[in-house]
Amino acid sequence: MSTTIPVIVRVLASSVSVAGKAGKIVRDVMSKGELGIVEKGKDDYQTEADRSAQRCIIESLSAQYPKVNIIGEEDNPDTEGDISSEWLAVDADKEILSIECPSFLKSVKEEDIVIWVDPLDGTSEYTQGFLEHVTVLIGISVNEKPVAGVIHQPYFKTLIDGEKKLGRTIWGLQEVGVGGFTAAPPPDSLVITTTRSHSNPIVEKALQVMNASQILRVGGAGYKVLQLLEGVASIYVFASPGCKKWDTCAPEAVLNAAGGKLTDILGNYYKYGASEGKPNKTGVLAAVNGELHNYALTRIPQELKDKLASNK
Ligand SMILES: Nc1ncnc2c1ncn2[C@@H]1O[C@H](COP(=O)(O)O)[C@@H](OP(=O)(O)O)[C@H]1O
Ligand SMILES: [Mg+2]
Ligand SMILES: [Mg+2]
Ligand SMILES: [Mg+2]
Repeated sequence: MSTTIPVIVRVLASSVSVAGKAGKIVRDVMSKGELGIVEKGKDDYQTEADRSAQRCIIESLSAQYPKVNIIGEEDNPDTEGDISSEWLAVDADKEILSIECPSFLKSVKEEDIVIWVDPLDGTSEYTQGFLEHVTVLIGISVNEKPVAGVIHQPYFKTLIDGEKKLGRTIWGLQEVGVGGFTAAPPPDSLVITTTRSHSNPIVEKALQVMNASQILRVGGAGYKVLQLLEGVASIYVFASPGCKKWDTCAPEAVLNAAGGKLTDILGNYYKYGASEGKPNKTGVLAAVNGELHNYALTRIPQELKDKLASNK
């Protein structure tokens, strides 16, 4: 591979390839039927698919980019023994490699990059059979900001020449744009997307004040941001500390590249440096454009914002 291609573009191209491989692992674990569920905490599970997909992504990327700081959701992916060489992805997506790198990212070095990996976003939904909600998330940050990201959907179905194909990979790069799907404008009426499996009274209060025509309850931060990008929903509201940096880094990067905005419930951006705390303590507020984001921000009562801010 030519070393004249800037490292950020190579890392994104490798992430697109490895996300597809991780998606295959997610499907394979499900079809074998032994999920190996471990309870990490309240309403917080890990399966064999989370563990294996994380190993595939982190070992593949760190073999190619040893100086990049890679942080994954799962603490104890089975670290014993070598992983199957079948799982090591060393290829890079050709289409991404041909992208013209934005000038402000051309001189980024490996050691300037922090990658946040969520090997399986929407684990609750995965275990309950809502498979289209499941995504693999690889978020690439530089100087604490999410500049590129990959959202892979292992169970997305397409028909190619009459043949069913599973899986699609959406990507975004700041100042370049997005790919892997067809973007659509937001719906005419106000449709909000939110958690399906992690609600609580404050989350519900923040939804009530939106004056929405419809509230969609689906799994995963990745899937909810895809709904924004594809014109299914207008705003993603989650007034709770449950999401972590690996949940929002890739979705935020892709949404930004498409002209959207993701912040906490107070309207502040999260920082994605390696030393940042993992929890997104002040919730998630995302919209497909700044105007809708601002609408939601102004509707959330100060009292509710103060309550979330007291978690900090
Ligand atoms: N109260 C909570 N406890 C643990 N994880 C939470 C949580 N609220 C949200 N999350 C995590 O945030 C992601 C999006 O949540 P949701 O689907 O509810 O919108 C999920 O990621 P994972 O499935 O990768 O763990 C989920 O586990
Ligand atoms: Mg999890
Ligand atoms: Mg997640
Ligand atoms: Mg996860």
